[in-house]
Amino acid sequence: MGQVIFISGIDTDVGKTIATGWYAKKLMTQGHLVITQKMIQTGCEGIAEDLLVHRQIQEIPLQPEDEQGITSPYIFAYPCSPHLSAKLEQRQILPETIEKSTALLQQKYDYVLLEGAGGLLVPYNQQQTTLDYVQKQGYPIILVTSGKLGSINHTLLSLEVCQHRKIPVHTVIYNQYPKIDSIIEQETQQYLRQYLATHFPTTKFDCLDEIKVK
Ligand SMILES: Nc1ncnc2c1ncn2[C@@H]1O[C@H](COP(=O)(O)OP(=O)(O)OP(=O)(O)O)[C@@H](O)[C@H]1O
Ligand SMILES: C[C@H](N)[C@H](N)CCCCCC(=O)O
Ligand SMILES: [Mg+2]
Repeated sequence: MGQVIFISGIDTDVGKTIATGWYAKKLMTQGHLVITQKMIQTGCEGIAEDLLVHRQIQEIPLQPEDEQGITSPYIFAYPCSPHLSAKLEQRQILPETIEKSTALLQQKYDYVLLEGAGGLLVPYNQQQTTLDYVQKQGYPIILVTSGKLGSINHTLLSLEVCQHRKIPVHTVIYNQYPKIDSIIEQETQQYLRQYLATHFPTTKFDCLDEIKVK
């Protein structure tokens, strides 16, 4: 039975998709069978756009599970929070549908990297958030952060809520793209390393450079 790792971030647009593809490739080079999955994709039609990027970085073609929709159980047209994009289409997001698709992938792969939409507390209906789902499934989290001004606060808030919910933080991936202010970026990385060493001693820290996606 493959291990699921949930890929979240301190916000939307922080680099989860790039980090998911990169981490999948890293596991593949270690000899593991890896697939990525998008929990809920908003803002596109057909195959989930994040999956296309994952496959590009993994340097593999679309997989049968992509064509069958198993790796992206929910796709909505309007680029917004999943709870709203579902409402706009008069559809409901059922957690068991996501659960079943991930379970199918776990039968075949050593790792399933499941990318969320936006940050940890993004809702998928009026009552439940992404983190409720992750907590219920018992998945460890890889948290993607960046050196952008404001990231320290968002990162510590995300870590705090994971600790409070007893959700294991597997790795923090520090996305070094885009490079805007090296003074802030260097200090942010240093501060987060030290914070994790003190408060999350078993959590790994990884740096992600710019990846050229065609
Ligand atoms: N390390 C990187 N190298 C190259 N481009 C990057 C990198 N990190 C982020 N980007 C670019 O920044 C934008 C946002 O990144 P990405 O799509 O991975 O964010 P996200 O957190 O997955 O967003 P969403 O919440 O919509 O899933 C994309 O255009 C992506 O190509
Ligand atoms: C459309 C975008 N690319 C993301 N996939 C969805 C981000 C939802 C964010 C919701 C919020 O935090 O306000
Ligand atoms: Mg993404």
